[in-house]
Amino acid sequence: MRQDIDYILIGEDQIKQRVAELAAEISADYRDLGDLLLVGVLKGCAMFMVDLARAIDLPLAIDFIAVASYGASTESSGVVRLIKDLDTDISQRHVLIVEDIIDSGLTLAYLRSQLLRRNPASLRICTLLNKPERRTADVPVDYIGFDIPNAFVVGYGLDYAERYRNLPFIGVLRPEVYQSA
Ligand SMILES: O=P(O)(O)OC[C@H]1O[C@H](OP(=O)(O)OP(=O)(O)O)[C@H](O)[C@@H]1O
Ligand code: HPA
Ligand SMILES: [Mg+2]
Repeated sequence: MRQDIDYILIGEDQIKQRVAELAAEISADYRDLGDLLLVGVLKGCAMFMVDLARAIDLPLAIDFIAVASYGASTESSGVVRLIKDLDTDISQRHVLIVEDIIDSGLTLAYLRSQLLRRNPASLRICTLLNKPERRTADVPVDYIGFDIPNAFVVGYGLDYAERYRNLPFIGVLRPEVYQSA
């Protein structure tokens, strides 16, 4: 698996430190609201969601929604499919969407418009990674872990064709891996 990685972009310790900083910022911002619902976007959010939730020093609830648009490709299909909806009624709740990466922005633009129709008290977005160069859909992002260059990354939840999610770091995938697929 590691031989498919060109280089490590963000190491394990750097991720840990940034997650702790984001959690501190979120804890301070939501302290007086007394109600926080983290909505993780499966499957990429998995590692980030559990680490972030454990580091937030507030009572909170968690729920998950699943969408997919990449499949076995490094380019968005442009069609975002809802695979699993929330279990929670989010009306009048303070909702924070937790994503692993914002690339084209299509996934979050879709989710944001869907969730806003359900009248949350507030809706913010937290992403570990942001690839600003590739944005085609404009979405407001409230918390960003790292801005990254335009390269296809895997690890810490992020996949290529469902693999590499369990790497403990964020790495750039060797182009041969997806060019020969
Ligand atoms: O900004 P975008 O271009 O829409 O890309 C970002 C989305 O793409 C990935 O999900 P994917 O569809 O691969 O599903 P997964 O989380 O199950 O891997 C990633 O986890 C984000 O949800
Ligand atoms: O760079 C990426 N890596 C993995 N999944 C993704 N989904 C959008 N961009 C990416
Ligand atoms: Mg994916």
